[in-house]
Amino acid sequence: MEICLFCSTLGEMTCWKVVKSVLILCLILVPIFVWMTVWNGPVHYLPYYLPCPEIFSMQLQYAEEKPAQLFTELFYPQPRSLDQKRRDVLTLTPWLAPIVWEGTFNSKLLDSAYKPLNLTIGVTAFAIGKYTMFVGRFVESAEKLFMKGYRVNYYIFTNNPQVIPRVQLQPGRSLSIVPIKKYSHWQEISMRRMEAINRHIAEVSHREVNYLFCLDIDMVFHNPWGVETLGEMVAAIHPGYYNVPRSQFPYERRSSSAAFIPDSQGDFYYAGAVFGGLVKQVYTFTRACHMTILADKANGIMAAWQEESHLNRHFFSHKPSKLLSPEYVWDDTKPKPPEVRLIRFSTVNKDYKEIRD
Ligand SMILES: CC(=O)N[C@H]1[C@@H](OP(=O)(O)OP(=O)(O)OC[C@H]2O[C@@H](n3ccc(=O)[nH]c3=O)[C@H](O)[C@@H]2O)O[C@H](CO)[C@H](O)[C@@H]1O
Ligand SMILES: [Mn+2]
Repeated sequence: MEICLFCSTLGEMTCWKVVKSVLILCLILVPIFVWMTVWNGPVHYLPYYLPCPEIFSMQLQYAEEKPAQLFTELFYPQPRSLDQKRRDVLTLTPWLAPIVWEGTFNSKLLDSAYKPLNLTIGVTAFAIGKYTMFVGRFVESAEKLFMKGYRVNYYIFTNNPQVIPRVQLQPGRSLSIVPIKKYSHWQEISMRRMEAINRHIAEVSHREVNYLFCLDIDMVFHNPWGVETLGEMVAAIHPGYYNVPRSQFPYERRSSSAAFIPDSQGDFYYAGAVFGGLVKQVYTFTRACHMTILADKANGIMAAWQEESHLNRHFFSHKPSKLLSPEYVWDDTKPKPPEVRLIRFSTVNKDYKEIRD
């Protein structure tokens, strides 16, 4: 029988003990070696993933950037992710434009963001023929309630500058008279506003204002109207149709008109009395509406509600970026429903036969 040289010198028993010890040692050392070479890797790279604090604390001052600090040290109630302030009304359109209702915004917070921008807000209003009688109340109420504390330029378009009353204005606010010819029919007067505003933006106001609101003159401010209304392109929901199906909206229904919207389409019925936005956007908007009004004219057709129909057609295909609730264009002949918590801007009761030629 053959015995290995090792065993023969140490004896068979001792030889097995040595082999066993070597095996046990291997069983311990091999995993340690594997762990050190394979699993030790990420530990080696860990510092690589740590943030570099000096980058986060650097103050970057970009070229032309104003060092205005927005929203600093302002205390206001926490917005709650699971709590909606208004449950009784729609506050967001399906294309994610906010609908401004009382209770949905914080004026102090918005002012802290907008005041440092030193904006100038323009207002166009037309007072042609007997509508000059509305200027005094319109401007006086606006001086108390419209964009309080901001620079405002009123542009009053009229065929009769002499009768426009002089109203005492707050500092930083101005009123310019824009002479304009009188068209013979009230429909034409109302519709031609798109053309006149567009021309005025190109010639004058694009240099003077950041935002522009275009408002009816037969209206009065009753409650604050502030920077919550500013947006790229702003439309107002008509007080007469905010709670009716779209098939009942008084859109232009004749397909021969450029303002045509079929029964089964449309979002909201917007008022012609209030629209606005960045002056550049209002320029594009008024030009587009004037073009479709001219297209109708060429075809011998006038839309059901004049420029309001064209405005509605335009906003159907070019959605406004912000909507004002009927708080911003109310009708004094209607009782105030509970969802309208504040009437901010409302029509003056007027005798149409008496004032329209
Ligand atoms: C609340 C609302 O959405 N009102 C709209 C509605 O009726 P309204 O009854 O509000 O129209 P309106 O008589 O106020 O006319 C619109 C505006 O045009 C001016 N104007 C009109 C006639 C005139 O002889 N002199 C004059 O200056 C004035 O600025 C007036 O506010 O439909 C009109 C078109 O038919 C306009 O779209 C209005 O904005
Ligand atoms: Mn009106």
